[in-house]
Amino acid sequence: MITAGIVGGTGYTGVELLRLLAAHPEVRLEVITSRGNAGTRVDELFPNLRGVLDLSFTEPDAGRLGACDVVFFATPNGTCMAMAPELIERGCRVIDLGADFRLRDLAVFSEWYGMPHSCPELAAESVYGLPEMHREAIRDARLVANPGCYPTAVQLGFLPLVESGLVDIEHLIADAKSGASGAGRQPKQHTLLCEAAENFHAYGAAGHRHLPEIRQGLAEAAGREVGLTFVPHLVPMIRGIHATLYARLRDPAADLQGLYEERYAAEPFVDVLPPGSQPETRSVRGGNMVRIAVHRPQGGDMALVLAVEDNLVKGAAGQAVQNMNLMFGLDETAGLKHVAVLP
Ligand SMILES: NC(=O)C1=CN([C@@H]2O[C@H](COP(=O)(O)OP(=O)(O)OC[C@H]3O[C@@H](n4cnc5c(N)ncnc54)[C@H](OP(=O)(O)O)[C@@H]3O)[C@@H](O)[C@H]2O)C=CC1
Ligand SMILES: CC(=O)N[C@@H](CCC(=O)OP(=O)(O)O)C(=O)O
Repeated sequence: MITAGIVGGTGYTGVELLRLLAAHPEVRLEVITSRGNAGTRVDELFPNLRGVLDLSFTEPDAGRLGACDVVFFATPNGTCMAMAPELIERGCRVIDLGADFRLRDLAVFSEWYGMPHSCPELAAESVYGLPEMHREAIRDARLVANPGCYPTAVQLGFLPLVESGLVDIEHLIADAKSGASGAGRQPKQHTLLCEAAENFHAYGAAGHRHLPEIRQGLAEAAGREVGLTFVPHLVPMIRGIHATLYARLRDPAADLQGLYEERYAAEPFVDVLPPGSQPETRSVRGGNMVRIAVHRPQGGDMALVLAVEDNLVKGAAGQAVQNMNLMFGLDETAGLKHVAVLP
Protein backbone atom coordinates (compact mmCIF):
# COMPACT_ATOMS: atom_id res chain seq x y z
CA MET A 1 0.00 0.00 0.00
CA ILE A 2 1.09 3.56 -0.72
CA THR A 3 0.81 5.87 2.25
CA ALA A 4 -0.55 9.33 1.51
CA GLY A 5 -0.89 12.68 3.24
CA ILE A 6 -2.96 15.70 2.25
CA VAL A 7 -2.09 19.23 3.29
CA GLY A 8 -5.25 21.34 3.19
CA GLY A 9 -8.02 18.78 3.58
CA THR A 10 -10.90 21.18 4.10
CA GLY A 11 -11.05 22.96 0.74
CA TYR A 12 -13.08 21.59 -2.17
CA THR A 13 -10.08 19.97 -3.86
CA GLY A 14 -8.96 18.53 -0.51
CA VAL A 15 -12.31 16.87 0.19
CA GLU A 16 -12.43 15.62 -3.40
CA LEU A 17 -9.00 14.03 -2.88
CA LEU A 18 -10.34 12.43 0.29
CA ARG A 19 -13.32 11.00 -1.60
CA LEU A 20 -11.09 9.54 -4.33
CA LEU A 21 -8.26 8.29 -2.11
CA ALA A 22 -10.60 6.73 0.47
CA ALA A 23 -11.84 4.42 -2.31
CA HIS A 24 -8.43 3.86 -3.94
CA PRO A 25 -7.43 0.18 -3.81
CA GLU A 26 -3.69 0.85 -3.37
CA VAL A 27 -3.63 3.84 -1.01
CA ARG A 28 -3.80 4.24 2.75
CA LEU A 29 -4.46 7.80 3.90
CA GLU A 30 -2.27 8.54 6.92
CA VAL A 31 -2.34 12.30 7.43
CA ILE A 32 -4.86 14.99 6.62
CA THR A 33 -4.17 18.52 7.75
CA SER A 34 -6.16 21.61 8.63
CA ARG A 35 -4.85 24.25 10.98
CA GLY A 36 -8.36 25.56 11.61
CA ASN A 37 -9.89 22.11 12.29
CA ALA A 38 -7.02 20.22 13.94
CA GLY A 39 -8.46 17.57 16.27
CA THR A 40 -11.80 17.35 14.43
CA ARG A 41 -12.77 14.02 12.92
CA VAL A 42 -12.89 14.16 9.11
CA ASP A 43 -16.37 12.61 8.99
CA GLU A 44 -17.70 15.25 11.40
CA LEU A 45 -16.94 17.90 8.80
CA PHE A 46 -17.67 15.75 5.76
CA PRO A 47 -20.47 13.25 6.47
CA ASN A 48 -20.09 11.67 3.00
CA LEU A 49 -16.94 10.04 4.46
CA ARG A 50 -18.67 8.44 7.47
CA GLY A 51 -17.77 4.78 7.65
CA VAL A 52 -15.03 5.00 5.02
CA LEU A 53 -12.35 7.16 6.68
CA ASP A 54 -11.28 6.91 10.31
CA LEU A 55 -9.02 9.99 10.54
CA SER A 56 -8.88 13.37 12.27
CA PHE A 57 -7.37 16.58 10.96
CA THR A 58 -3.95 17.49 12.32
CA GLU A 59 -1.64 20.51 12.09
CA PRO A 60 0.70 20.34 9.08
CA ASP A 61 3.78 18.67 10.55
CA ALA A 62 6.75 17.88 8.32
CA GLY A 63 7.73 14.88 10.45
CA ARG A 64 4.39 13.06 10.06
CA LEU A 65 3.87 14.14 6.46
CA GLY A 66 7.46 13.27 5.55
CA ALA A 67 6.89 9.65 6.60
CA CYS A 68 4.27 9.27 3.82
CA ASP A 69 5.16 8.00 0.35
CA VAL A 70 3.27 10.87 -1.27
CA VAL A 71 1.94 14.21 -0.05
CA PHE A 72 -0.72 16.20 -1.91
CA PHE A 73 -0.98 19.96 -1.40
CA ALA A 74 -4.57 21.17 -1.82
CA THR A 75 -3.62 24.58 -0.46
CA PRO A 76 -3.46 28.20 -1.60
CA ASN A 77 -0.58 29.19 -3.84
CA GLY A 78 2.71 29.65 -1.99
CA THR A 79 2.07 26.89 0.60
CA CYS A 80 3.64 23.99 -1.27
CA MET A 81 6.87 25.75 -2.13
CA ALA A 82 7.36 26.58 1.54
CA MET A 83 7.09 22.92 2.65
CA ALA A 84 8.08 20.80 -0.37
CA PRO A 85 11.89 21.06 0.04
CA GLU A 86 11.82 19.48 3.50
CA LEU A 87 9.36 16.74 2.50
CA ILE A 88 11.36 15.81 -0.59
CA GLU A 89 14.52 15.81 1.52
CA ARG A 90 12.77 13.29 3.79
CA GLY A 91 12.15 11.07 0.76
CA CYS A 92 8.49 11.60 -0.02
CA ARG A 93 7.06 12.59 -3.38
CA VAL A 94 4.93 15.68 -3.72
CA ILE A 95 1.95 16.64 -5.91
CA ASP A 96 0.92 20.30 -5.76
CA LEU A 97 -2.66 21.08 -6.80
CA GLY A 98 -1.79 24.77 -6.60
CA ALA A 99 0.28 26.79 -9.04
CA ASP A 100 3.69 27.03 -7.31
CA PHE A 101 5.48 24.78 -9.78
CA ARG A 102 3.43 25.12 -12.96
CA LEU A 103 5.29 27.92 -14.70
CA ARG A 104 8.80 27.35 -16.05
CA ASP A 105 9.70 31.04 -16.07
CA LEU A 106 9.74 32.14 -12.44
CA ALA A 107 9.64 35.83 -13.38
CA VAL A 108 6.32 35.10 -15.10
CA PHE A 109 5.20 33.24 -11.94
CA SER A 110 6.00 36.26 -9.77
CA GLU A 111 4.30 38.63 -12.18
CA TRP A 112 1.00 36.69 -12.18
CA TYR A 113 0.96 35.34 -8.64
CA GLY A 114 2.41 38.40 -6.90
CA MET A 115 5.02 36.54 -4.87
CA PRO A 116 8.67 35.61 -5.32
CA HIS A 117 9.50 31.94 -5.88
CA SER A 118 11.30 30.48 -2.88
CA CYS A 119 12.77 27.30 -4.40
CA PRO A 120 13.97 27.68 -7.99
CA GLU A 121 15.96 24.40 -7.88
CA LEU A 122 12.83 22.36 -7.20
CA ALA A 123 10.91 24.39 -9.77
CA ALA A 124 13.52 23.41 -12.35
CA GLU A 125 13.13 19.68 -11.65
CA SER A 126 9.34 19.64 -11.23
CA VAL A 127 7.19 18.04 -13.92
CA TYR A 128 3.98 19.58 -15.26
CA GLY A 129 1.39 16.92 -14.52
CA LEU A 130 -0.66 16.72 -17.68
CA PRO A 131 -0.32 12.97 -18.41
CA GLU A 132 -1.48 13.36 -22.02
CA MET A 133 1.68 15.41 -22.62
CA HIS A 134 4.22 14.32 -20.00
CA ARG A 135 3.36 10.76 -19.03
CA GLU A 136 6.92 9.40 -19.06
CA ALA A 137 8.44 12.30 -17.10
CA ILE A 138 5.66 12.08 -14.49
CA ARG A 139 6.56 8.45 -13.76
CA ASP A 140 9.99 9.45 -12.41
CA ALA A 141 9.11 12.82 -10.88
CA ARG A 142 9.69 13.66 -7.23
CA LEU A 143 7.54 16.77 -7.59
CA VAL A 144 4.54 17.12 -9.88
CA ALA A 145 2.77 20.42 -10.61
CA ASN A 146 -0.86 19.47 -11.14
CA PRO A 147 -2.33 21.69 -13.90
CA GLY A 148 -4.98 24.33 -13.27
CA CYS A 149 -8.61 23.51 -14.00
CA TYR A 150 -9.06 25.75 -17.04
CA PRO A 151 -5.60 24.87 -18.43
CA THR A 152 -6.48 21.15 -18.39
CA ALA A 153 -9.61 21.59 -20.52
CA VAL A 154 -8.13 24.21 -22.84
CA GLN A 155 -4.82 22.44 -23.46
CA LEU A 156 -6.44 19.05 -24.08
CA GLY A 157 -8.94 20.70 -26.40
CA PHE A 158 -6.31 22.48 -28.47
CA LEU A 159 -3.46 19.93 -28.37
CA PRO A 160 -4.19 17.91 -31.54
CA LEU A 161 -4.67 21.09 -33.61
CA VAL A 162 -1.56 22.77 -32.27
CA GLU A 163 0.72 19.73 -32.39
CA SER A 164 -0.27 18.97 -35.97
CA GLY A 165 0.40 22.50 -37.23
CA LEU A 166 -3.04 22.52 -38.86
CA VAL A 167 -4.12 25.86 -37.39
CA ASP A 168 -2.95 29.45 -37.16
CA ILE A 169 -1.44 29.39 -33.65
CA GLU A 170 -1.13 33.14 -33.48
CA HIS A 171 -4.86 33.71 -32.98
CA LEU A 172 -6.27 30.97 -30.77
CA ILE A 173 -9.41 31.79 -28.78
CA ALA A 174 -10.58 30.00 -25.62
CA ASP A 175 -13.95 30.95 -24.19
CA ALA A 176 -14.38 28.97 -20.96
CA LYS A 177 -17.07 28.68 -18.30
CA SER A 178 -16.65 27.32 -14.79
CA GLY A 179 -18.92 26.34 -11.94
CA ALA A 180 -18.47 28.17 -8.64
CA SER A 181 -16.54 25.38 -6.84
CA GLY A 182 -13.59 26.52 -8.97
CA ALA A 183 -13.36 29.57 -6.75
CA GLY A 184 -12.68 27.39 -3.69
CA ARG A 185 -14.48 26.97 -0.37
CA GLN A 186 -13.41 30.20 1.25
CA PRO A 187 -16.41 32.56 1.36
CA LYS A 188 -16.27 35.20 -1.37
CA GLN A 189 -18.99 37.67 -2.27
CA HIS A 190 -19.21 36.69 -5.95
CA THR A 191 -19.93 33.03 -5.15
CA LEU A 192 -22.74 33.71 -2.66
CA LEU A 193 -25.98 32.07 -3.83
CA CYS A 194 -27.68 35.45 -4.33
CA GLU A 195 -24.77 36.73 -6.46
CA ALA A 196 -24.03 33.66 -8.56
CA ALA A 197 -27.47 32.11 -9.11
CA GLU A 198 -29.57 33.50 -11.98
CA ASN A 199 -26.48 35.35 -13.14
CA PHE A 200 -23.69 34.90 -15.68
CA HIS A 201 -20.60 36.95 -16.37
CA ALA A 202 -17.07 36.96 -17.70
CA TYR A 203 -14.14 37.83 -15.47
CA GLY A 204 -10.40 38.23 -15.95
CA ALA A 205 -10.96 39.48 -19.50
CA ALA A 206 -7.89 41.68 -19.23
CA GLY A 207 -5.76 38.70 -18.23
CA HIS A 208 -6.28 35.67 -16.01
CA ARG A 209 -3.43 33.81 -14.25
CA HIS A 210 -4.17 30.66 -16.26
CA LEU A 211 -3.28 32.48 -19.49
CA PRO A 212 0.52 32.07 -19.10
CA GLU A 213 0.06 28.43 -18.05
CA ILE A 214 -2.01 27.57 -21.11
CA ARG A 215 0.33 29.51 -23.40
CA GLN A 216 3.32 27.66 -21.95
CA GLY A 217 1.82 24.22 -22.65
CA LEU A 218 0.60 25.06 -26.13
CA ALA A 219 3.92 26.69 -27.04
CA GLU A 220 5.66 23.48 -26.00
CA ALA A 221 3.27 21.48 -28.19
CA ALA A 222 3.72 23.83 -31.14
CA GLY A 223 7.48 24.28 -30.77
CA ARG A 224 7.06 28.07 -30.73
CA GLU A 225 5.10 30.84 -29.01
CA VAL A 226 1.34 30.90 -29.46
CA GLY A 227 -1.12 33.82 -29.41
CA LEU A 228 -4.14 33.13 -27.20
CA THR A 229 -7.18 35.08 -26.07
CA PHE A 230 -8.60 33.38 -22.98
CA VAL A 231 -11.79 34.59 -21.29
CA PRO A 232 -13.19 32.71 -18.27
CA HIS A 233 -16.80 33.02 -17.12
CA LEU A 234 -18.63 32.06 -13.94
CA VAL A 235 -21.80 30.02 -14.52
CA PRO A 236 -24.45 29.28 -11.89
CA MET A 237 -23.60 25.65 -11.32
CA ILE A 238 -21.41 23.95 -8.74
CA ARG A 239 -19.08 21.71 -10.74
CA GLY A 240 -17.90 21.67 -14.30
CA ILE A 241 -15.96 23.53 -16.95
CA HIS A 242 -17.08 23.97 -20.54
CA ALA A 243 -14.46 25.31 -22.93
CA THR A 244 -15.38 26.52 -26.41
CA LEU A 245 -12.20 26.82 -28.46
CA TYR A 246 -11.71 28.47 -31.84
CA ALA A 247 -8.80 28.25 -34.29
CA ARG A 248 -8.46 29.20 -37.95
CA LEU A 249 -7.53 26.20 -40.11
CA ARG A 250 -4.55 26.43 -42.43
CA ASP A 251 -5.88 23.40 -44.30
CA PRO A 252 -9.70 23.52 -44.40
CA ALA A 253 -9.84 20.01 -45.90
CA ALA A 254 -8.16 18.38 -42.88
CA ASP A 255 -9.88 15.41 -41.22
CA LEU A 256 -10.35 16.89 -37.75
CA GLN A 257 -12.39 14.00 -36.38
CA GLY A 258 -9.71 11.51 -37.43
CA LEU A 259 -6.97 13.74 -36.00
CA TYR A 260 -8.63 13.87 -32.55
CA GLU A 261 -9.56 10.19 -32.51
CA GLU A 262 -6.02 9.17 -33.36
CA ARG A 263 -4.33 11.59 -30.91
CA TYR A 264 -6.42 10.39 -27.97
CA ALA A 265 -6.99 6.75 -28.94
CA ALA A 266 -4.81 5.43 -26.10
CA GLU A 267 -5.84 8.01 -23.50
CA PRO A 268 -7.95 6.55 -20.69
CA PHE A 269 -9.40 9.92 -19.67
CA VAL A 270 -10.02 11.71 -22.96
CA ASP A 271 -13.17 10.75 -24.82
CA VAL A 272 -13.48 12.03 -28.39
CA LEU A 273 -17.20 12.14 -29.12
CA PRO A 274 -18.82 11.16 -32.44
CA PRO A 275 -19.14 13.84 -35.17
CA GLY A 276 -21.79 16.47 -34.43
CA SER A 277 -21.73 15.99 -30.63
CA GLN A 278 -22.11 18.82 -28.15
CA PRO A 279 -20.85 17.61 -24.76
CA GLU A 280 -22.60 18.52 -21.52
CA THR A 281 -20.77 19.23 -18.26
CA ARG A 282 -23.03 16.74 -16.45
CA SER A 283 -21.59 13.94 -18.61
CA VAL A 284 -18.32 14.27 -16.65
CA ARG A 285 -19.65 15.33 -13.24
CA GLY A 286 -17.70 13.53 -10.52
CA GLY A 287 -15.60 11.58 -13.05
CA ASN A 288 -12.07 12.02 -14.36
CA MET A 289 -13.01 12.08 -18.04
CA VAL A 290 -12.63 15.01 -20.42
CA ARG A 291 -15.11 14.77 -23.31
CA ILE A 292 -14.24 16.55 -26.52
CA ALA A 293 -16.15 17.21 -29.73
CA VAL A 294 -14.60 18.81 -32.81
CA HIS A 295 -16.56 20.72 -35.43
CA ARG A 296 -16.01 22.74 -38.59
CA PRO A 297 -19.13 24.95 -38.64
CA GLN A 298 -20.69 25.28 -42.10
CA GLY A 299 -17.65 23.49 -43.54
CA GLY A 300 -15.71 26.76 -43.24
CA ASP A 301 -12.12 27.43 -42.26
CA MET A 302 -12.65 27.58 -38.48
CA ALA A 303 -12.08 24.62 -36.19
CA LEU A 304 -14.42 24.65 -33.20
CA VAL A 305 -13.64 22.42 -30.24
CA LEU A 306 -15.98 21.79 -27.31
CA ALA A 307 -14.36 20.31 -24.18
CA VAL A 308 -15.96 19.50 -20.81
CA GLU A 309 -14.43 18.36 -17.54
CA ASP A 310 -15.23 18.34 -13.85
CA ASN A 311 -13.01 21.10 -12.46
CA LEU A 312 -12.60 19.27 -9.14
CA VAL A 313 -11.75 15.88 -10.72
CA LYS A 314 -9.82 15.98 -14.03
CA GLY A 315 -9.29 19.69 -13.31
CA ALA A 316 -7.76 19.01 -9.87
CA ALA A 317 -8.04 15.99 -7.53
CA GLY A 318 -8.67 13.26 -10.13
CA GLN A 319 -5.75 14.36 -12.25
CA ALA A 320 -3.61 14.43 -9.08
CA VAL A 321 -4.59 10.79 -8.40
CA GLN A 322 -3.86 9.92 -12.05
CA ASN A 323 -0.41 11.46 -11.58
CA MET A 324 0.14 9.54 -8.35
CA ASN A 325 -0.79 6.30 -10.13
CA LEU A 326 1.86 7.03 -12.77
CA MET A 327 4.50 8.00 -10.19
CA PHE A 328 4.05 4.75 -8.28
CA GLY A 329 3.78 2.41 -11.25
CA LEU A 330 0.10 1.63 -10.62
CA ASP A 331 -2.64 1.16 -13.19
CA GLU A 332 -3.17 4.76 -14.35
CA THR A 333 -6.93 4.41 -13.89
CA ALA A 334 -6.83 2.93 -10.36
CA GLY A 335 -9.37 4.62 -8.12
CA LEU A 336 -10.69 6.63 -11.07
CA LYS A 337 -12.91 4.17 -12.87
CA HIS A 338 -16.22 5.43 -11.48
CA VAL A 339 -18.87 6.76 -13.84
CA ALA A 340 -19.99 10.41 -13.88
CA VAL A 341 -23.11 11.38 -11.92
CA LEU A 342 -26.08 12.25 -14.13
CA PRO A 343 -28.24 14.29 -13.60
N1 LIG B 1 -11.30 24.64 -6.82
C1 LIG B 1 -10.86 24.20 -7.99
O1 LIG B 1 -11.64 23.86 -8.93
C2 LIG B 1 -9.40 24.06 -8.24
C3 LIG B 1 -8.47 24.48 -7.30
N2 LIG B 1 -7.14 24.32 -7.54
C4 LIG B 1 -6.14 24.75 -6.58
O2 LIG B 1 -6.11 23.84 -5.48
C5 LIG B 1 -5.73 24.54 -4.30
C6 LIG B 1 -6.79 24.36 -3.23
O3 LIG B 1 -8.00 24.86 -3.74
P1 LIG B 1 -9.35 24.79 -2.94
O4 LIG B 1 -9.59 23.41 -2.48
O5 LIG B 1 -10.36 25.45 -3.76
O6 LIG B 1 -8.86 25.73 -1.73
P2 LIG B 1 -9.44 26.29 -0.45
O7 LIG B 1 -8.92 27.65 -0.40
O8 LIG B 1 -10.89 26.09 -0.38
O9 LIG B 1 -8.76 25.38 0.71
C7 LIG B 1 -7.51 25.59 1.19
C8 LIG B 1 -7.04 24.48 2.17
O10 LIG B 1 -5.70 24.75 2.46
C9 LIG B 1 -5.48 24.85 3.88
N3 LIG B 1 -4.48 25.92 4.07
C10 LIG B 1 -4.60 27.24 3.79
N4 LIG B 1 -3.45 27.89 4.03
C11 LIG B 1 -2.57 26.96 4.47
C12 LIG B 1 -1.20 27.03 4.89
N5 LIG B 1 -0.52 28.18 4.88
N6 LIG B 1 -0.60 25.90 5.28
C13 LIG B 1 -1.28 24.72 5.30
N7 LIG B 1 -2.57 24.60 4.90
C14 LIG B 1 -3.23 25.71 4.49
C15 LIG B 1 -6.84 25.18 4.45
O11 LIG B 1 -6.98 24.65 5.76
P3 LIG B 1 -6.49 25.41 7.09
O12 LIG B 1 -6.45 26.88 6.77
O13 LIG B 1 -7.49 25.03 8.12
O14 LIG B 1 -5.11 24.85 7.36
C16 LIG B 1 -7.79 24.45 3.50
O15 LIG B 1 -7.93 23.10 3.93
C17 LIG B 1 -5.54 26.00 -4.70
O16 LIG B 1 -4.17 26.24 -4.97
C18 LIG B 1 -6.38 26.11 -5.95
O17 LIG B 1 -5.92 27.16 -6.73
C19 LIG B 1 -6.72 23.72 -8.69
C20 LIG B 1 -7.57 23.32 -9.65
C21 LIG B 1 -8.99 23.47 -9.51
C1 LIG C 1 -14.55 29.89 -11.00
C2 LIG C 1 -13.21 30.34 -10.48
O1 LIG C 1 -13.11 31.31 -9.76
N1 LIG C 1 -12.14 29.63 -10.86
C3 LIG C 1 -10.80 29.95 -10.44
C4 LIG C 1 -9.80 29.07 -11.11
C5 LIG C 1 -9.68 27.75 -10.52
C6 LIG C 1 -8.39 27.49 -9.76
O2 LIG C 1 -8.43 27.16 -8.61
O3 LIG C 1 -7.24 27.69 -10.40
P1 LIG C 1 -5.78 27.46 -9.76
O4 LIG C 1 -5.63 26.03 -9.54
O5 LIG C 1 -4.79 27.98 -10.72
O6 LIG C 1 -5.72 28.28 -8.52
C7 LIG C 1 -10.40 31.35 -10.85
O7 LIG C 1 -10.70 31.77 -11.95
O8 LIG C 1 -9.66 31.95 -10.07
